[in-house]
Amino acid sequence: MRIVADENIPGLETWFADLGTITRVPGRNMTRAQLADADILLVRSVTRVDKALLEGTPVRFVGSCTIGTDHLDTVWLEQQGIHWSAAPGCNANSVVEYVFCVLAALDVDWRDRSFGIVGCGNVGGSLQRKLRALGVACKIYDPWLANNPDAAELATVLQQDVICLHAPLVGDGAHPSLHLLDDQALASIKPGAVLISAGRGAVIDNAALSALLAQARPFTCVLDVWDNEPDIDLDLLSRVDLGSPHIAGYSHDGKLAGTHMVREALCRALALPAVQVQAGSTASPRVIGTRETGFAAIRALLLAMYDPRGDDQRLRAAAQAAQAGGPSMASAFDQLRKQYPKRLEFSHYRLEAPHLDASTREQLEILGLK
Ligand SMILES: NC(=O)C1=CN([C@@H]2O[C@H](COP(=O)(O)OP(=O)(O)OC[C@H]3O[C@@H](n4cnc5c(N)ncnc54)[C@H](O)[C@@H]3O)[C@@H](O)[C@H]2O)C=CC1
Ligand SMILES: O=C(O)C(=O)[C@H](O)COP(=O)(O)O
Repeated sequence: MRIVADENIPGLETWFADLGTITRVPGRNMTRAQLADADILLVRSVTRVDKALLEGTPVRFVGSCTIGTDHLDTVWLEQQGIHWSAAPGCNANSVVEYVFCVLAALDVDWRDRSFGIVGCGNVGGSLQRKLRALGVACKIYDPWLANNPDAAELATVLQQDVICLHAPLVGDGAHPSLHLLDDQALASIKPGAVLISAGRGAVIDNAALSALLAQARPFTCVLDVWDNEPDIDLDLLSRVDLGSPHIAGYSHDGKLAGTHMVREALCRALALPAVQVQAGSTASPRVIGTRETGFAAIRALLLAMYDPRGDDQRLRAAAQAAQAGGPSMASAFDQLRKQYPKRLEFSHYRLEAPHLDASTREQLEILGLK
């Protein structure tokens, strides 16, 4: 088989080399000509897969090594009989860890805050379960999960202390999420709250957000995802408290799981034998410790595993360089993602801090650190 794949998909050799030849191309600018002989197309979120890209090509399977599917015209693919799959949940844990590390970086003790979660699937649901296990109050807005015990109206969710956006980008249908947080919704967020957006950028009206933040600093604002990526609004970046180049799901584990899941989906779709290679690192755990106690210990440990302020600094440095006539923001945004440092999930670490009390240990365990 001839496989054309986004060059930024890790693990291609491991999971696809046995199936045929692999041609790696930049995902952002993929062309129909590059697919003239392709049987299999493997993408990430930056490739729009639709009639314009695929019509007249022999592609019979499209795999996206991502959770999100808003870049795939799935209706058209199904009409053409082209199999497709994404990788549901592959990097959900990475996003949840990102949320807790953001709060640690902001020195927000989540144990005495209430949470609002918009979109309660693999990411939001996992966050909700961890918060519940930690005894933290939570309200969720998800129109497809009205029976969830924490279900509430969007207006109620936006009144919580920490608001986490994990809805997919949906443009139409009964519950579109495009600009779900418009100027009125944004204005309703209470002073002192923290807003974390890690689903898709356009779930927030970015122009309305920028205008609101320009007038005042009503709440702490953290954006991992942006409208019009990779050419993001530099004024908006200058106004948020933490910004990153769409990397919440970029743990090493999450990325590899995405590739592995697509290989499994391909086997099912084309009735190929299941692959034997398993995802996940076999490296020995990294030992971490702290001399702190209580929340200070939790905070120090989380930031030792992943500190989102590094991503923020790199993004702001790229914006400054772009404004000074250096590489454009769009190319810098993509470069930061391409060269993203290897980030391991908490489960790769082993805690050595015998002085910690049982309650602190239990909280760390709930967060995923053994
Ligand atoms: N920043 C990043 O690096 C990453 C971002 N994502 C984004 O996060 C999204 C969510 O991921 P998962 O939880 O794994 O997806 P999922 O498909 O498991 O869950 C999405 C949930 O959102 C709900 N939903 C749909 N429309 C909604 C609306 N209008 N308002 C509120 N909720 C709505 C659905 O009912 C579902 O329960 C993905 O679609 C993707 O766009 C995912 C991974 C990484
Ligand atoms: O899985 C998703 O959905 C995401 O948002 C990914 O983290 C996006 O990564 P890329 O596909 O844009 O590399």
